[in-house]
This record gives sequence, structure tokens and C-alpha cells, in this order.
Amino acid sequence: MNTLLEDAQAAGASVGLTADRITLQGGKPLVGRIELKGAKNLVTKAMVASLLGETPSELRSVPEISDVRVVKGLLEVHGVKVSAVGDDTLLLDPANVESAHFEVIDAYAGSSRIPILFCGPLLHRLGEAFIPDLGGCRIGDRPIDFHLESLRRFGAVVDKQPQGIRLTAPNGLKGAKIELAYPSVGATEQVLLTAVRAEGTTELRGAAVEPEIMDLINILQKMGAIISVDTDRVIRIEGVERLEGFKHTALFDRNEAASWAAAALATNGDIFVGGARQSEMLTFLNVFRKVGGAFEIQDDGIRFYHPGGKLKPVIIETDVHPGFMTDWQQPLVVALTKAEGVSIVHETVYEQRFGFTDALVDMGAHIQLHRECLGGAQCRFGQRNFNHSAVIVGPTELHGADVVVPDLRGGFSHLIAALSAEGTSTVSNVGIIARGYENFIEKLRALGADFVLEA
Ligand SMILES: CC(=O)N[C@H]1[C@@H](OP(=O)(O)OP(=O)(O)OC[C@H]2O[C@@H](n3ccc(=O)[nH]c3=O)[C@H](O)[C@@H]2O)O[C@H](CO)[C@@H](O)[C@@H]1O
Ligand SMILES: C=C(OP(=O)(O)O)C(=O)O
Repeated sequence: MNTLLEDAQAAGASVGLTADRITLQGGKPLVGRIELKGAKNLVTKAMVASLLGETPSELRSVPEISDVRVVKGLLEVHGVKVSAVGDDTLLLDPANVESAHFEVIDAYAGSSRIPILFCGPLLHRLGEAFIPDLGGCRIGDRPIDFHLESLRRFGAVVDKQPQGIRLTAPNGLKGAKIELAYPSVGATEQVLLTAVRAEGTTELRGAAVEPEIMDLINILQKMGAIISVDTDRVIRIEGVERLEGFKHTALFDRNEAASWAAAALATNGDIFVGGARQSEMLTFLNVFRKVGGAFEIQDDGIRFYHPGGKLKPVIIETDVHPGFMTDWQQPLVVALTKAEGVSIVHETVYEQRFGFTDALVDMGAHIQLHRECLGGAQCRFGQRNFNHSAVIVGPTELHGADVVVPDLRGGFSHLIAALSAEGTSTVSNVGIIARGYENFIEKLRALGADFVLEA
């Protein structure tokens, strides 16, 4: 497995980021406007969906992030022709889909979580699939048992090998009744991408219903799929024999929007996030307001700003949609170090998503991690030998420090912390941030951040 630094360098380099480290001067509000593109957590799945079409697909609002590069490479080793049109549109032509040899696909081992979603489409097209080891943020064990069990229910034969997973479907794939023990985003996508072309009807209970999943359903419906979504996490899919390519503009990246919102709050700033929409961010906006942040919703985006006065502490629990998303907590925690009083963040989705707080503590934050469920509700983790609650006592004036990015959202929170701190900070491994934040260096510059890049 690669080291974190190797992952970071590869991710950054793939989108032209040559620096590993940024030295930032804090204490200056971030002010200005940035524009969002499509969501990392939708665009990459939409690209995989193109494999299911008999004709080419056109995906618009594709961000220049390294996860998109990874999926493009994976599609290409399977014979899909991927070409860019203009700034942010991809044409995906799956006319010549083929199996990739282990030696070729091994280059993608540990690169992202997306390869697991190739299973259903490749089984439909080729009758076999080989999936290299997965990557993604190191924020918990991240098992794939729901994925593999669902695939078995469709009739796939799963063979775990030292270098990855080999799947075959000797009798084709047939619709199935599946119930997820937890509404996993990835496993729900796995079922959707497999069921649309399976013979017969699939009923998925306990499905995740994140906006990115709804947008994937929009895409699949455009391709010819028949999918209905009930209000009680039940999704029904009637398999069809043929799907066409799609034309689609990807849903905006609400995780990036929440990150810049937190940056505005933590740095006493004012950021207009072009392309952000209210309806997919209701829960975030409520919390943002409770903490003391202000926002203005406009037709073309949302302005997030610190209206002056003191920030207030909150108790939040991360959850599946429509709850407060786990990906939002790291950036928000930086703002909470500035709130007057005791905040609690209870992380119920991942076991190890507080690694980033060590750096904040180095910068002077008062954050204690706990193994218990704090803040009221019990979660499926209960009391374990890992920390899944954080108590943040503020307000703190952060000071500069040298910190190392541990994961994507944690990395963005380090940038915000450094920009909100007194003095100079050095943030290393910044390439990881390029996995999910398009042009973050240019955006920081446009917002008036004071920094230099170091190779
Ligand atoms: C590329 C992408 O879209 N990533 C997002 C996706 O990740 P991802 O799809 O990996 O997250 P899941 O929703 O599947 O995981 C949620 C929880 O379910 C557990 N689980 C999942 C699958 C499984 O087979 N077995 C199992 O136990 C995981 O360990 C985790 O504790 O949703 C997460 C939760 O909103 C987000 O943080 C990630 O940004
Ligand atoms: C955890 C994340 O992504 P991934 O699932 O790709 O690791 C994220 O987007 O914050």
C-alpha cells in the first residue's frame, strides 16, 4: 500500500499541483466568490454509469479533481473512450468495452473507492470483472461486505484473490430482494448500477437517499431505467434489456459548498459560493445559522458570511441523509473552536474521522476525543475502542503550526485553521485535497488568502 505522502503526491500531480506543502499566513478574512462544479460523489459514479449505455454519454460540470482522473483511467483501461469537450464536459463512449488484465488494472489499486462500482456494469457487459484493492480516505475500516453480499444475491460469484476481487456471473444477473443493515451510499449505488440491467425486479430496503444518489437515479432514468423511490428508504428497480447513453449536468458539490461556508465563518470572512443550492443543504444551513453564521440564498448560489458577534456552540451528530453529513464535520469543527462554549460532535458514520483534530490541538484548540456516544443519542458504535465523539471548548485563538493532511476533508479543515490562526503555518501533503476540491489553490488566491507553495 502507498504511503500517505505518495497518495498525496500522485493525487496532486494528476491535476497539475506540483507543491506538497503550503505555507500560509493566517488572520486575514477570506472574501470573494468561487464557483462550484459537479459533486465528486456524483460525477465519479455517473462516469461508471456510462458503461451501461449502448451509446455514448455526455457528462457536464465535471470538476478537475484527481478522483475524476482515476475513474477516467479505469474506464480507459476497460476500453471506454473518454474525451474532454470544452472546460468541463466529458464524452464517454463505451463502444469497445473489454476486460482489463490484472497487470494493467493493478496500477489503480488503492486509488479510490470507485472501482467497486464497476462490478455490476462489467458483469453485464463482459460476464466478468476484476476489482483492484480500494483506496479512499482512511477514516475507518470501510468494509465492502454489503456490496459483495448484494452482488451474490444478484447471482454473481465472488472470488477474493490476493490482488483484488474477481467476479463472474455464470447464469447472468437476476433481480433480488436486498436489505442493507445500514443505509450505505456505496452499497446503494452498487445495487442501482447492477439492478438496472438485471433480469426482473429488485427491491432494495434500507437504501441511502443522499442527493447524489437521487442524481444518479436521474441519470439512470435518462438512460432508460425504471426506478421508483418510496419515502421509507425502499427503492424498486425493474430491470431492462437495453440502456442508452445519457446527457446530464452533474449536481453541485454540496460538500465543497459546506467547506467554503465553514471557511468564511472561521476566518471572519464572506464567500459567495456560486452554484450552491438550498434544498440539498437544508441541514447544513440550519447548523450554520445556529453556530452564528449568516447566509443569503440567491438564484445562482449562496453567500456565506460571518455577521459579526460571537459564534455559538452546538451539539451535532453526523448521520446519513437527511442528517448532518459526516463530510461536513471536519471543516465545521474549525469554526467551532472559535465558538464561545462547549460544542460536541458525535461521529456516527465512520469510526476514525477525528484524526484531523490532532493538528488543531497543535494550533491551540481545546478538543478532547471520547469513545462514548456524547451529545444525547446512542449510535451503532456505542462505547468502542475508538474515538467517535469530540468535545470542543472555545473560543480559542489558534496559532500557526506545521501540520500534515491526513485525509480529504481533514486537509481542507487544516487549510481553514491555518488561515484563521495567528502567524505562519505549514500544511503538508496538500495533494490529497486535490482528490475532491477543484483548483483549491486558485480559489484560495481569489479569496485573498496569503500563502506560498513549496515543492
Ligand atoms: C465516493 C463517495 O461517494 N464517498 C462518500 C460515501 O462513501 P461510502 O459510499 O464509502 O460510504 P458508505 O455510506 O458506504 O459507508 C457508511 C458506513 O457504512 C459502512 N459500510 C459500508 C459499506 C459496506 O459494505 N459495509 C459497511 O459496513 C462503512 O464502513 C461506514 O461506516 O458516503 C460517505 C457517507 O456519506 C461519504 O463520507 C463519502 O464521502
Ligand atoms: C470520504 C470521502 O471520500 P471517499 O469516500 O472517496 O474516500 C469524502 O469525500 O470526504
